[in-house]
Amino acid sequence: LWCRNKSSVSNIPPGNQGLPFLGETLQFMAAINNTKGVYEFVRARRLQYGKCFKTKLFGETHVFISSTDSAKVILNKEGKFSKKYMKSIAELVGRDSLLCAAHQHHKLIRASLFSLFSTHSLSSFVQLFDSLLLQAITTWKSGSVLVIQDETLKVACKAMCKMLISIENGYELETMQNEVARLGEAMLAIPVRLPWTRFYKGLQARKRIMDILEKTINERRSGIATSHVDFLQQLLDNKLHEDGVPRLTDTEIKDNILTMIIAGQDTIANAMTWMIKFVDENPLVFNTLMKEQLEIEKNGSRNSYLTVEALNEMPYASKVVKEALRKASVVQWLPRVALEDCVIEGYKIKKGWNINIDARSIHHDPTLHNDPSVFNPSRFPAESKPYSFLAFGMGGRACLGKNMAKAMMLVFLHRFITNCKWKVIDSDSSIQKRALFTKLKSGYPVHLISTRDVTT
Ligand code: HEM
Repeated sequence: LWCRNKSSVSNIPPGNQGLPFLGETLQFMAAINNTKGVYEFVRARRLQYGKCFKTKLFGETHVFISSTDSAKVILNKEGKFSKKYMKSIAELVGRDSLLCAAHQHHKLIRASLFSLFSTHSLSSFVQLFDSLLLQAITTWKSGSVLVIQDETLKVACKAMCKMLISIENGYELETMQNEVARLGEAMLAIPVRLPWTRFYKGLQARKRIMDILEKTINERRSGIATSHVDFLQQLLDNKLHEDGVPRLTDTEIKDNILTMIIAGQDTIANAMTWMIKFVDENPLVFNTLMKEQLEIEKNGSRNSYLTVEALNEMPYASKVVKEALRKASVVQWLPRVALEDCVIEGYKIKKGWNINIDARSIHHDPTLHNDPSVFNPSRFPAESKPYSFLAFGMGGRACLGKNMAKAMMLVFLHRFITNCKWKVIDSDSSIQKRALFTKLKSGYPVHLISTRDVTT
């Protein structure tokens, strides 16, 4: 009886409530540990029940919604739908992270962080990322095997750590990357604090990162480390405070630097890896892209770093980036919680229920995108219906780093296809188990046939 679909009687969303208390947690955990990826859990129920269905995970009710009209309402009514992550994620990123902060608190933190993502910092960041990528390319040897996921993660980690806290030392960078990886692995773990659990190891990694950040802050305050131009220093100087934006506490600063380190690494590395896979599998796209990118090179990128202006001269590459983000849907759903009883898609939703906007399903909806399984960058801008592209979310909680992310993807695309010739070793599309973001299990290894000398 527990498992029966009760939608017809009470007009609540259809779905399987599963076992008492556990609900469908076991099925969800099985999907997390499967190479089809955790989204398979959602996809199967979306097919069975339609655009709005209900399930029970970790003792809580979760509703998944894949309609653009509902997405618009939910993502814009922050007073009615607040952001909410699973307990494990919330504990790992910290209570003061803007990812988890409730409405008013979130507004204050976002106001402080927003200024860090100015046009000026985007320009400096593009140059920084380009220089780090070119450095990396000089170490890639013809004839060797390159795992795209690993290489993009290393460069993204370097770029983020330099921009946020000016870490440049190789050992410190590696430590940070390893700790962030451990933390990432714990994100979808059952929140049990026993020493051998993934969750516990993630918490330990968080503690070590917090210690590094605390030490850095203390050194700067005591004058041991000076003259840094990075996000951390801007938050410590807090010029915004003079304009009436409240000063962030040290805990808020630490939680949010950590949040940005996490937010800007795996997501971007995964997105770049999928992008290269899609481009590689579509020779027509590759040829059109190459033509455009060789023009950019002719205009000077061979001997100088890329600029935001140069990136703006890449209309086709920009569509490739957008299409890769749509098709890969690295962040698969956007989690919210209903702050009051309401009606969505004609169904009663109770206060306290988790509402997940199913971005992946929206990105693959044939009524919004023609032949959604086809990688077709030219579908844009014609297929830009409102709320049909949610790779970075929308509204007051949309991704703060989206311009940075798009710029990194363009820089990577340009340098990779103009400097390297490669042959794919493993084109398998299986998904990495236990990954929070959609990630290729193989990491996408390629055999480098040749790399050009880079002269900038
Ligand atoms: C391809 C790469 C990226 C993707 C796909 C991505 C996607 C997203 C998504 C879907 C959200 C949540 C939106 C919501 O729940 O409504 C988000 C939030 C966020 N992202 Fe990104 N992101 C990427 C890269 C970055 C980068 C490079 C940064 C820079 C540090 C960044 C910083 C953030 C922050 C700070 C938030 C929280 C915003 C808030 O809650 O106000 N992201 N991102």
